[in-house]
Amino acid sequence: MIFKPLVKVPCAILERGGKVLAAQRSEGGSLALKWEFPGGKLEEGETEEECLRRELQEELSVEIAIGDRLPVTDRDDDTRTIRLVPFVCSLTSDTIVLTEHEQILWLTPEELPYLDWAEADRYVLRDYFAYKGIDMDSFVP
Ligand SMILES: Nc1nc2c([nH]c(=O)n2[C@@H]2O[C@H](COP(=O)(O)OP(=O)(O)OP(=O)(O)O)[C@@H](O)[C@H]2O)c(=O)[nH]1
Repeated sequence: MIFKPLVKVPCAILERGGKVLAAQRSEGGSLALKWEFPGGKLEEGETEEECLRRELQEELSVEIAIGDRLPVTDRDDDTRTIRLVPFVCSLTSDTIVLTEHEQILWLTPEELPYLDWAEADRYVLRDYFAYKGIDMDSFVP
């Protein structure tokens, strides 16, 4: 059994007017051009909520209200286990300014599964649909 360091990554499922924000990773880095929920790695001494507020400020220049915490999803790569910690959130500021992502889209829940998501996010999506009481199998081919 090999133990890898656990990296917690709080991420935001941002809701607005029945839509959800999806963010496309930039071309250069890891998981290039895959879609994800904005967020990032927890730093030493931070709570999950503090991390999420910091990351959303850094990546989208927004303030958020943080709601329910959904189940975590773990993904192993060669050197570490990434633990996605999703929170359902809303915006409390108006203007979004992208600093890291290629683009963002506001999509209805039904549209979300058609993006090319980072692998672990498929599980986050499934948990989000369960949370919303939406039957994903009724519309995903
Ligand atoms: N923010 C975010 N990260 C995700 C999601 N899904 C997923 O696998 N990740 C992974 O979780 C890590 C988050 O790290 P980060 O956002 O601070 O950024 P990074 O690109 O500098 O990370 P890396 O270069 O170490 O991979 C990345 O490895 C990213 O690929 C997601 O939905 N949101």
